[in-house]
Amino acid sequence: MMKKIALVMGSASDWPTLTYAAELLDQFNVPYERHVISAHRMPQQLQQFATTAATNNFGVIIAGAGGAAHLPGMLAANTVLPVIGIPVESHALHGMDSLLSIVQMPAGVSVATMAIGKAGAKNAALMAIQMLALNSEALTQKLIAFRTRQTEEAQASEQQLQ
Ligand SMILES: Nc1c(C(=O)O)ncn1[C@@H]1O[C@H](COP(=O)(O)O)[C@@H](O)[C@H]1O
Repeated sequence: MMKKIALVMGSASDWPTLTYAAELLDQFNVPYERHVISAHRMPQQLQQFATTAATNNFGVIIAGAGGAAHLPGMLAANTVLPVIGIPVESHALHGMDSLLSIVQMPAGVSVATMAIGKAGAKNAALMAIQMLALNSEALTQKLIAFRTRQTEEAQASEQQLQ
């Protein structure tokens, strides 16, 4: 059975960003669950979720949070599943706070940090799919088809300018 992906966000207000990850997971038909779990506001639930994620058949955790974004790091601290962090674009500091608080992990606990906002959310999903594709030829073929389509669309847009 294919492993699930966890889409975890610090607040429901992160959903407009995380939805771009969900769209791609839908497109690739990869199973996922959405959860609002905040390291700050729900510390016990966070620990419970992360420590049981592997036995609950999750393969990868995608975590999006804004501001003082401790969520991805705290999830990673409580599991050895790969954690991919999405810095959500905050109002006050435009996501620089989110980015720096996710990316600067101390050595020993790893979070794969994506770009701020929409592009980061899309690439988080693609990276998670690439991880699952290591054990799935069908998923590998879908990734190759996705890249081919993307190239064709870029070429078509180039031709429209001529
Ligand atoms: N960074 C975190 C954490 C955490 O890291 O545990 N929990 C919530 N948040 C973030 O706070 C921002 C504002 O949240 P509200 O809109 O709920 O006030 C969100 O971007 C969320 O990810």
